[in-house]
Amino acid sequence: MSEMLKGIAASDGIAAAKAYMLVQPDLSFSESSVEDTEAETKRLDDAVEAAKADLKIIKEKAAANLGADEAEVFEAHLTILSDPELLGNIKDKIVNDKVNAEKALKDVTDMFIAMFEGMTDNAYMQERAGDIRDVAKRVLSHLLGVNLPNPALINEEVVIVAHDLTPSDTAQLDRNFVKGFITDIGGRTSHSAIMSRTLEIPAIVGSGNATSTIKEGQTVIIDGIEGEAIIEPSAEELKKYEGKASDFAKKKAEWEELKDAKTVTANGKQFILGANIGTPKDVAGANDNGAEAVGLFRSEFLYMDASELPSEDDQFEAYKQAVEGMNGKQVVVRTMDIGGDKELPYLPLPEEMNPFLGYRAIRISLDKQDIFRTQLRALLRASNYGRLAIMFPMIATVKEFKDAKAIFEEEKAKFVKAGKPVSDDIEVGMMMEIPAAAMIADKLAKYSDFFSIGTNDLIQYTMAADRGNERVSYLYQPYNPSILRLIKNIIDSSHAEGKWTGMCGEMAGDQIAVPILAGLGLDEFSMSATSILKTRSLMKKLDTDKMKKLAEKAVSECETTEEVISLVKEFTD
Ligand SMILES: C=C(OP(=O)(O)O)C(=O)O
Ligand SMILES: [Mg+2]
Repeated sequence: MSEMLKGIAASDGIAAAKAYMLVQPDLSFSESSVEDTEAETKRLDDAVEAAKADLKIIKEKAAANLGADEAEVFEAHLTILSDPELLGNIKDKIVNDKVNAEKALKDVTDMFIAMFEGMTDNAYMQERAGDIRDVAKRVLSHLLGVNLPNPALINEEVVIVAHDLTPSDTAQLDRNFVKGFITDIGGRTSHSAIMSRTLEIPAIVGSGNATSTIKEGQTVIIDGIEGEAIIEPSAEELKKYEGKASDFAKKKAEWEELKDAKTVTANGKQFILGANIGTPKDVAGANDNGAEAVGLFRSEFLYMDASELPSEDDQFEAYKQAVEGMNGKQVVVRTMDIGGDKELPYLPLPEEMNPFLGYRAIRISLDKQDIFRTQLRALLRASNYGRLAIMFPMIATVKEFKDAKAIFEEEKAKFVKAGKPVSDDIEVGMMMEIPAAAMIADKLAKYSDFFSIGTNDLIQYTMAADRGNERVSYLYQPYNPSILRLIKNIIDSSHAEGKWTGMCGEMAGDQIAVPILAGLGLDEFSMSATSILKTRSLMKKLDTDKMKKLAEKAVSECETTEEVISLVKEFTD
């Protein structure tokens, strides 16, 4: 009998494959004394060799899929496994204390980890502690004969089942083998869900209990359109979903025809549809999906993909590649938005009760100005290679915007003074993702060249409902009149000052929201690249005069989300 699991639809598409459990195995062991220390030393050597063999494969895969930089960490792990001091210490312990290899490995590696972690003024050595921990875990798994899951080692088609996936786990998924994924926790706008859309991997998040329900090797269908997973489907169910997958492929082929078309409504009004990207590598996907701009370059992914703060040169190369790749179309780079669910291992931030309400984004940039200024200099240099715009994340007050803009102007003035080339038409705008800012949009519009509405955060802060928590996902309501009123205020305020407003939150590609947003006069819609063509196709059918009436009614008359949804259906059917 098949079984169905329901979750939140995170990325369109249908997939069926064997389950690959990306869950940490139990690595507990008991300490024992050994008589035959020679045999125990040999067990250790065998486990070390097996761990090295894993790492060599992972390193090659990482180099091929992600690039040489990302592969370096595994080279470091291999070096640790060949370190005579470390291995010598473990073996001495086996021989002298007559303990099993597991215990000797743990004692010795714990000692090295504590020593490196104690070097609080040396970030490099502190990171090595993490490497030793990883390596010890891998050797221990071989000693215990259990499998350590590693997405890089997957060499057949699978559906990944995990409690949660971090953005960096998601970045490592190889699309050739990973056909879909399902997680226990998370919401539609958590960053792993956003990345699944960029990678075009059908996904379900927030299913509650996928890891305890699904077993390794079971066949699982992922319906990323409805947010449903079928475990061990019958032949009939498989056939039904094959049909659904082929209908989806047909629709995609129809949308494909709009790739080079402009975005024009039925009554001839034009809009800009942009793509959200995380790295310059995503520019190819943006162009393939007919993006007319990059409305959001989440620059923090450059920081998250590195093992230390990226240098000015490294950042310059990345921004230059993005603006050049977009061939004169605008690229809006958002300055570093670390914090919330995006962490930097090499920039430890204090533990906070409420990280989403804490020290993050522009708050860090204004505090640690050396990091901010390095980023701004890289952006100023890249401005010479295309149409670059900059925006600041998480602006709450006029003062924050003015302070950030002043730092930008200072850095720019230094370029001009030194005779270094820099574009003189860089637009400097801000994310609108904090309700306080949305309420004083009229004031902010005097200073900001444009607004980009970050609904992923704006909704969570307005409704006081964590964007990544499936238990409160019923409150995460993009069409709630409260949200629509804030959006209207933002758009109207920008237009009153002759400025433009875009939206780079996931709501911009939401097919129910698009008619309302078009009616509210949103100028630019920026979304996961894979949503662009279906949105262009939808826009072709809309009449903005009619959508204006829809928007007015939704904002002023509707009381609930459900009423707004019915109204949209009534106006678009
Ligand atoms: C686009 C947004 O930024 P992020 O999802 O990176 O927080 C947003 O908050 O809507
Ligand atoms: Mg945000």
